[in-house]
Amino acid sequence: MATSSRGCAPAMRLCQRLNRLKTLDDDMMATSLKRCLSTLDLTLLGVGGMVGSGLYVLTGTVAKDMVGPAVIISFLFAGFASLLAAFCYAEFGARIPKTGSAYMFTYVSVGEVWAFLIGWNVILENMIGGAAVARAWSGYLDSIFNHAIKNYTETHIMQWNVPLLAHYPDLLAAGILIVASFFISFGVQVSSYLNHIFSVISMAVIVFILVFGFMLAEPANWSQKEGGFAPFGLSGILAGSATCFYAFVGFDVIASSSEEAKNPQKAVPIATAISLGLAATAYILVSTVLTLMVPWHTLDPNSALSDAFFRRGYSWAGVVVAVGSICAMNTVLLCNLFSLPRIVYAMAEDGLFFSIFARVNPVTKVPVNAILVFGVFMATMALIFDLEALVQFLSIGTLLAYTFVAASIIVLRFQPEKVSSKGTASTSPTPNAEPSLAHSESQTITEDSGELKQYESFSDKLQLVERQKTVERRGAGQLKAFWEPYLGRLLGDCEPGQVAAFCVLTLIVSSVSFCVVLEFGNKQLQLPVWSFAMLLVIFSLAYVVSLALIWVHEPQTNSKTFQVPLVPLTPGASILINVFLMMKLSYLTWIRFTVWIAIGLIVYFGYGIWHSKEGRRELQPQDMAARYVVLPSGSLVETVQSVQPDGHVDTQAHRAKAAATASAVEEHAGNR
Ligand SMILES: NC(=[NH2+])NCCC[C@H](N)C(=O)O
Repeated sequence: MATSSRGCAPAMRLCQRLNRLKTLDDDMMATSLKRCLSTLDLTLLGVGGMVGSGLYVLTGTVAKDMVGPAVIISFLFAGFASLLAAFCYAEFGARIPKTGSAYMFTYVSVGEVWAFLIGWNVILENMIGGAAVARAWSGYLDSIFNHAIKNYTETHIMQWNVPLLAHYPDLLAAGILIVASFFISFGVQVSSYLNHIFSVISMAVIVFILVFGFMLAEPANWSQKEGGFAPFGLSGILAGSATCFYAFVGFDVIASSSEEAKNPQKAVPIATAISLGLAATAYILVSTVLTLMVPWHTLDPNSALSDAFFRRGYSWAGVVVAVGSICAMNTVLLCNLFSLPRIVYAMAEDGLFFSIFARVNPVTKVPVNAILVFGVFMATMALIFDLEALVQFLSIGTLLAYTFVAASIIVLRFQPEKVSSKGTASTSPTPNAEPSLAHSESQTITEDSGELKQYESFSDKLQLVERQKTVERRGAGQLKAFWEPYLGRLLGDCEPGQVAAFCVLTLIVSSVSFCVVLEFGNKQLQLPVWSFAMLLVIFSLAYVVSLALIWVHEPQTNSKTFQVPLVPLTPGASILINVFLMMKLSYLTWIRFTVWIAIGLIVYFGYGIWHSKEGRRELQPQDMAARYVVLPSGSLVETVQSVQPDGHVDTQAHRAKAAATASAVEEHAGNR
């Protein structure tokens, strides 16, 4: 047994390293950035990040090619799916007001390597997103000038014909990105100020479109003569929802800026709710107006709104629309350039990414290196790539991030609440590192000799652990009292939080399997009807059972900040919907995604895992060993060192490290 455990030790240690969690400081509000954003600022950032090409382009294309006037329903569905995710972002943003959004949330609840990969994907998603918007921007301007810019560049500067690359270098798009990065690096106030200006203009234009558009509305355009309200039926509406989902991407900029918010606990949830509500209202009303103004099948997919006004005889209104769309794209661009460097900064701060990006300029209080370097990257992409080919990529990063954030919410909610040294409840680290007390004898390592000794009297340690247990708020993650008689024998032995963590995994796996069968079962996999139906039943049962098993456990209840309602139902539904939407993406997207993940893993194993601050905190063996006792069962218990002078037990600080120490101690025992 000794040899086998020694053989597994390195693999286990690696696993523990990959899954280590971020330890949060007691003072969550401490930051080297500048806390100066109000609720209004955050709300406008959210609106600015969301409302862009979705309003000016998607409404027209989706209505014409996929759904008809029922595009309203598609936006409603997409908005609902985004709302589920937004709930999770709002809870986390308020609870952990640190920049990095999805990356940070995954790091504190799921594990390091997952967090890294999520961050890595969000970075790419933001780079492509920003570059694509810049290209759309320059394309729009170009079309106003009858393609003079394009023609000039092609004849006087250069042009090439390489697949995947654009036909000509889009100097204007690259220029816009460089200028915008420059402004962003002046500090968060400048960015927020610019965003205010453009958002306000954009919102005024939307109000104009609505008022004027409703005056021109003709209900006959929804009539049976024109094909009716939903000419493509339910399947059209669903396909449209998957596309409309993109219109709601961007609210995560609020969570990204929570480290710069004055009062994040209140401001983040409020701003998320208001901005999502405003964006949904805008999308739904504008598509109503649009399909009422002209018959949906005659819409011009490129510039539906201005064309509709033009055809009704108001060509000047087209100019107003053009101004609005430029301002809206500006805000999306600013928000992309705003959140990307902050995620990079968060990763660099934790040591998972190159440390030069963690440097904050002392005057402007923003991560200037990250802003400028990634601004140049984005500009280069906008300059040379054909982004049409890459745009599909956008959704995969977003959907993956939403899925992990939803999973993190469940994991965190069913974790035992810890009492920190200050006596406040806080988020807690790994569930599987919970010490448990099984026997009344133990072994310990003494600091001086480094040797294992039989620990004679365990009773005082027992007392200590008992005390620690009463200091911890009990309940969260344990079986609800009502279910104890029914499920107690089955689940009673599990550590608090363990069942929930495991069930989240089965929840994701069953969602993926269900959606794969649903999507490919009939066509690609050619399953016979009975096995198709049976698999669907099995996977949906697995999904429902996992949800139920999570639900029979006590959730954390005493949070003072916003909490997602109906956990685990809300995040569970969010996971299912996101996975479903991911299956709608083309296989080319999946191939690119795999390549990007592979590069990410190289960066992580080449750099991140070695420089992780969490890892360094862990690796102080003598110090660590002295803090723990190992019970013969293999579980760990903290020793006297973690009791504070005032009698408090510092349970938060070292729990996450227990796992790492376990293997160190195990090997020690093996060598002996
Ligand atoms: N992170 C991003 N990819 N942001 C792009 C957001 C696009 C925005 N929702 C729009 O409709 O234009």
